[in-house]
Amino acid sequence: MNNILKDISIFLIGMMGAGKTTVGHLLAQELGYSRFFDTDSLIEQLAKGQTINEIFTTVGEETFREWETQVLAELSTYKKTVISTGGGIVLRQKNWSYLRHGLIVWLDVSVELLIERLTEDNTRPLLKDVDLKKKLQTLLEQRQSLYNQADLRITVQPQETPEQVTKRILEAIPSVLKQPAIPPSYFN
Ligand SMILES: Nc1ncnc2c1ncn2[C@@H]1O[C@H](COP(=O)(O)OP(=O)(O)O)[C@@H](O)[C@H]1O
Ligand SMILES: O=C(O)C1=C[C@@H](OP(=O)(O)O)[C@@H](O)[C@H](O)C1
Ligand SMILES: [Mg+2]
Repeated sequence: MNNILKDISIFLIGMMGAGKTTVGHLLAQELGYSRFFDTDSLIEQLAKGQTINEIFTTVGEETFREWETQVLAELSTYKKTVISTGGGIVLRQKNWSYLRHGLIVWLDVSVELLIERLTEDNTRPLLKDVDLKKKLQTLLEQRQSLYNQADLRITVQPQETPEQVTKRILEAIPSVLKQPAIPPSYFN
């Protein structure tokens, strides 16, 4: 796999609860990539240990988005790295120029499944004190066409484990990697 990937990095995108953070870890292991980063974790470090909830409360979403772009810009210079992003990374056009440094994989998960995963979760500020189903539907409507610009779309089924999702990503990667215009065998 690494031969085909040529050490390029992988960016996971998708809705909150899609499994980007969970699957990213596993994917890095399976690829033999020594580095895995989660943009939210790095932003929390940048904010001296504040949680994403606290960051939204203290500095607001706009500043969070600014930090998100800064972190992504830095990570985009890395090779051989798996990067799990926050669900809103697709919103800024500028972020796409950084995401395009690697292979972009969209974990596509139905709203029903997202609700199952996020009902008991209070770590996501945008989902606090809202009608969860309505909010997720609205966010997906706003973002779907953006997520769709990924190189690879993995539609996750309800019973699929993170390990199975990881395996499917690995199997699908070769289909989206550009073949060299002139095959290496031509030069033999
Ligand atoms: N394939 C899966 N099957 C069941 N639960 C999952 C799966 N992937 C992730 N989860 C769970 O869903 C929640 C959200 O996962 P997370 O990786 O944080 O998503 P994201 O980073 O995309 O917001 C977590 O509780 C995680 O354990
Ligand atoms: O979708 C979003 O706008 C957000 C997604 C979150 O990350 P996850 O997608 O990992 O939950 C986190 O960046 C923040 O709460 C905002
Ligand atoms: Mg995450």
